[in-house]
Amino acid sequence: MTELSQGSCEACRIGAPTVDETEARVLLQQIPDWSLIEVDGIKQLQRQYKFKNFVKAMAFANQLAEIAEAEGHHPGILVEWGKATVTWWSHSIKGLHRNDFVMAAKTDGLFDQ
Ligand SMILES: C[C@H](O)[C@H](O)[C@H]1CNC2=NC(N)=NC(=O)C2=N1
Repeated sequence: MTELSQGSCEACRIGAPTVDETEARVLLQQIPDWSLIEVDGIKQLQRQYKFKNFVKAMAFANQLAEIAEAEGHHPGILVEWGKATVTWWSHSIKGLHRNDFVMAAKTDGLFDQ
């Protein structure tokens, strides 16, 4: 488990600081399977996880939903046959907060269980 996954997710608030490009690159080194993408001008973290079938992908999504509810921070999740694509960004600040990197690391932790 990486150092990032040990962090706790502070509630997202309008005005919280976004992570700049330099910091993002440093944090990404701790979650190397994630990509930095931009959708409609909003930077986001994305990773696709592979599963043996649809039911296993759906179960992963449901477990991630429980973590998201507990943290009060929610991802985009696209479940397809054999895969789940997870996207983290902070809606409130239309970009990436350090919390998104924490949540990405926690998502990796869930997958690696
Ligand atoms: C009121 C509620 O806590 C907020 O709307 C939370 C819910 N979950 C959230 N999740 C994410 N990813 N970004 C947010 O800004 C966000 N805000």
